[in-house]
Amino acid sequence: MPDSPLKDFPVVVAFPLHWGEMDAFGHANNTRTFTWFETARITYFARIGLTGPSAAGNDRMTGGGIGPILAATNADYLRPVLFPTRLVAGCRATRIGTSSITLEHAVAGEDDGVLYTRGSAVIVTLRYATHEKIPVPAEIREAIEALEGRSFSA
Ligand SMILES: CC(C)(COP(=O)(O)OP(=O)(O)OC[C@H]1O[C@@H](n2cnc3c(N)ncnc32)[C@H](O)[C@@H]1OP(=O)(O)O)[C@@H](O)C(=O)NCCC(=O)NCCSC(=O)c1cc(O)c2ccccc2c1O
Repeated sequence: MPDSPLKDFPVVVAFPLHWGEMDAFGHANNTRTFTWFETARITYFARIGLTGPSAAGNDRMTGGGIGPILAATNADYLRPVLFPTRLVAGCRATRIGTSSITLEHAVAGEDDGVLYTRGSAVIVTLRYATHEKIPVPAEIREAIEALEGRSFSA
């Protein structure tokens, strides 16, 4: 939808609210939000080619066992999510630091554009073999800038 709160997010994933995601109070349980954020975030990282070094992905851009690791995440719950509905989860980068990438997350109704949840996450680029943080590789910065359609200051 054109006026969706997620219209400026380069990665948006759609999915239904599952019956089993509601808790005893009849709304989606807060913990589900972090899985929805994660689904959008993993999709974003697949798009920029930083999915390794786990067995789930290919370390195809950076080589050398470099991968992302989640340092922080948070959520603001704006409205309760009620069954039945279809949702969209968005992810975009807001900052590229020295060894970190800050992401914005949002979850909205797919059909009505209601914004349910906002949040953020900080991902650190890590050499997994030694658990050392490393500067965000240049090719990852370039991939983010290409996906976002803008440059990020250092
Ligand atoms: C994460 C750590 C490796 C950080 O190590 P260290 O403490 O040495 O780092 P610094 O303190 O120097 O910070 C480096 C860098 O990050 C920024 N930062 C760190 N913490 C925060 C924070 N709380 N808030 C904001 N920013 C933070 C800091 O400002 C620095 O930025 P620069 O740009 O200036 O360099 C270490 O702490 C660690 O190993 N922690 C444990 C991590 C962990 O176990 N996470 C949970 C498992 S990982 C995971 O679940 C996961 C989920 C996903 O959905 C992913 C999706 C996509 C990719 C990866 C995912 C993922 O790993």
